[in-house]
Amino acid sequence: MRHIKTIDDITKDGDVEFGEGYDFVATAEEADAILMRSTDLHGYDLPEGIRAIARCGAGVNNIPVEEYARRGVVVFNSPGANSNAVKELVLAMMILSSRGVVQSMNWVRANADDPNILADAEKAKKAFVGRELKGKRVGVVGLGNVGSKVANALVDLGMDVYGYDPFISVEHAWALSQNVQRVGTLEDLCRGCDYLTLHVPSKADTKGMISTEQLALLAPGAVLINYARETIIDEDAVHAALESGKLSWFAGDFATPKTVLMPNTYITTHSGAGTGEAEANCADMAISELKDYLENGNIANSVNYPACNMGKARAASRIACLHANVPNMIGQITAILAKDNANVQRMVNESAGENAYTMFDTDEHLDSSTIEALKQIPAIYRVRVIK
Ligand SMILES: NC(=O)C1=CN([C@@H]2O[C@H](COP(=O)(O)OP(=O)(O)OC[C@H]3O[C@@H](n4cnc5c(N)ncnc54)[C@H](O)[C@@H]3O)[C@@H](O)[C@H]2O)C=CC1
Ligand SMILES: O=C(O)C(=O)COP(=O)(O)O
Repeated sequence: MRHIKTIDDITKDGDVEFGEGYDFVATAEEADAILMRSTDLHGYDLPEGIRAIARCGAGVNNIPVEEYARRGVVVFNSPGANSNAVKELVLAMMILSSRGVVQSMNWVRANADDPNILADAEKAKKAFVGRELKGKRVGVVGLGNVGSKVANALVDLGMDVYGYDPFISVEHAWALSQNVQRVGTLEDLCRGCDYLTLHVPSKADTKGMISTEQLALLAPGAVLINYARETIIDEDAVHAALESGKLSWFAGDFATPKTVLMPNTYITTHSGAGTGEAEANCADMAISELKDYLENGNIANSVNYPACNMGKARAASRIACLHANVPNMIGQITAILAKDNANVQRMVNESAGENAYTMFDTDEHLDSSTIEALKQIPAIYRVRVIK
């Protein structure tokens, strides 16, 4: 039996199914793996027994992924699984920020006992006149799973769409409409934009990337949308731009002590991924990643270890070594296997950044002393006897 600890509400109705051979445990100390969403694990006392963590969602800034890699803990996310939900809410926010929809509905509620409301509404409506998205210039920062979908949808709405992403993947470049015009710098993107929407991860080079300088380049009365992370914007600069009228509206998903005090804002409760469909998609992807890792050692969609797939574990034994990406690891591993006279059927070695993964199948079970010797190789973080 393998044990799973869930952190956060994975789905609204609590539906999370791993199937046979798995159960849910109350504490991480009892668990082999963690399934989670947005809880911040920085400073969390992660028990030694945890071998993997799957984040149902895209952003992993809430998890110390490099520290966990050095402890031999593979961290997964579920790329793209909630991106349609975010896209739809971003489109809604762009429309709500452009038309007096909320203000108009509030007027109707406030005047519900007016017996002439139908006629009075006709007089009131001029206060809620807005502008259309069609023909306006929009900049999309980050063209990954969410940004590429947002950009394509905005093309379909007739906008003049520009995109900036120096690290765009081949897959997302292919998925992008040819009507999305790519620009080489953030400043060129911002220049003259009526709308700017942010879809980059929270990391060192995106922290505060939208500040006074970038906001100054936007068209007067521009709308800023941030459904990425609160760290991407310089909140004081956004507040000042709203006060001065440089920004007409700001819509964001992060209710920070500063955003909630800004004028002309719609701030939601980190609800970008808040649909039943997105929750189910994320859970399905994360669960299958965890199961394949726990049962077969295969890695897909990890953010701190390379992808590796050797199919189902069918040989007598399968061993996985999680280690630093340094020279001579295979040499050291095979030297130990040679001493045990172990016949390796198949071996795969993959690396990603500072971390690497070596997995092999052998004809017979290895001696416990051989496993112990593997663990003693200095750059090895963890050895897993999968089978
Ligand atoms: N509000 C919500 O509920 C949700 C928020 N998010 C946030 O949105 C972010 C993006 O999500 P996805 O599109 O699914 O992730 P993704 O990983 O598919 O796309 C991120 C894109 O940003 C680009 N990028 C990275 N650094 C950049 C930089 N300095 N300048 C420009 N582009 C840069 C990457 O090349 C990549 O194409 C997530 O990291 C997360 O923080 C994601 C899903 C739900
Ligand atoms: O996927 C992401 O990055 C998100 O921000 C979604 O967060 P959530 O799982 O809804 O708490």
